[in-house]
Amino acid sequence: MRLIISGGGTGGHIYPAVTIAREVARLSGNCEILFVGTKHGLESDIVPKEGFAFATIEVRGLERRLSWQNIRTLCNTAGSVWNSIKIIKRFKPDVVIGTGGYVCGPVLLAASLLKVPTMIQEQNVIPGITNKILARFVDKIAVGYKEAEQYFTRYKPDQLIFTGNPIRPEVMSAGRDEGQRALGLDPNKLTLLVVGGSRGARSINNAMFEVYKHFSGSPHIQILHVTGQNEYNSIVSNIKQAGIDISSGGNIIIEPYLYNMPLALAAADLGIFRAGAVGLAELTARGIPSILIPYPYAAENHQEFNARALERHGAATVIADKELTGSKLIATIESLVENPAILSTMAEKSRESGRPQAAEVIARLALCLIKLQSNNKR
Ligand SMILES: CC(=O)N[C@H]1[C@@H](OP(=O)(O)OP(=O)(O)OC[C@H]2O[C@@H](n3ccc(=O)[nH]c3=O)[C@H](O)[C@@H]2O)O[C@H](CO)[C@@H](O)[C@@H]1O
Repeated sequence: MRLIISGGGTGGHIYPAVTIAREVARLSGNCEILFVGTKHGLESDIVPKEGFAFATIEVRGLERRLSWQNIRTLCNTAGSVWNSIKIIKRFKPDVVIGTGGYVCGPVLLAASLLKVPTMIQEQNVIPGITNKILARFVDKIAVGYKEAEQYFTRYKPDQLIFTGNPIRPEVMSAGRDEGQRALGLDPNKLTLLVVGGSRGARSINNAMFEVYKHFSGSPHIQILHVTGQNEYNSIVSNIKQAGIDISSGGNIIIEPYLYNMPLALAAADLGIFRAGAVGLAELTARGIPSILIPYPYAAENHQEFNARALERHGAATVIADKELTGSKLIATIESLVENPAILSTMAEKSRESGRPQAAEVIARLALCLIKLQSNNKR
């Protein structure tokens, strides 16, 4: 069988696409996959590393207001739908799946015009604008949160399904010892994994400076902080200037990006995260308790809604970005690590919220769509 998968911009759209594609390939036994993204998004870095054939189209995102720029973007979109049609006619997919990001718009629209079965996967509590528009055209909508259903108002019966968000199988299979070894972590210390989403988070990075100072040399706690590519060099140089020890063998490890995130998750005891939907799906699948600092400028503040859903379930504690300071973060970390009973209840609640089977459910839906199409053709 042949699958086109599209999703782009950030890791939160790309990894679900990679995961679903792999799962469709595993279940079907024989699957040729083409990933369609843009040259500018993070996908142009991640997708070739993941070993997929990669095609690009030129497309820009819409602003959330009426503007000349939007009219120009819509004209360009017509060109990208045409280019997507050409890609689809050449590749002849049996199904086309989109996981969000504006690149999916023209690709899924083109597939729908060509009557190829289509599915979108929405990761967040509040759906992105591309998925909201595409919902009118596609055959299936798989949502990561039950709460997201209310935002798709014009769907047909059987079109909308709550599946949870797909996570890479390695997130579940990675072992704690293996993770600790791979990342140079001490098995006798509690590990804080700090991740500001796939691009890093400036306010978390800033607050972490106090946190390093506070926990530097701690015999009980170690920190693995992923800063994002852009700020890594300046953070490392500030840390060195402040005399904080980040040499190997110390208790603070700083990385710009982790290509082996599943191993880091396997070793983590507490996550300090933004509230990107996929990061949260990974934390909960592993039953990791978390301190969440939602990115306040995410479209329609969707990270706040993602975070609050976990907080309501008792799996996370939320700090508003505007209230985030080093001392607030230190106090919150200490309130948890010094109370193992609270931490372990949060871990249990986190695991309860996880849906590690989501990728398989979504892949099976895609295979059903193909079957339905071939039955209809007979
Ligand atoms: C700023 C913004 O709008 N971010 C959105 C983006 O999140 P964004 O991509 O920042 O974050 P997510 O947490 O959803 O996903 C990140 C993915 O990248 C992986 N990863 C991250 C860092 C790293 O060093 N290595 C690594 O592998 C994570 O394991 C995860 O698989 O898409 C998500 C899903 O639609 C949304 O919920 C987020 O709101």
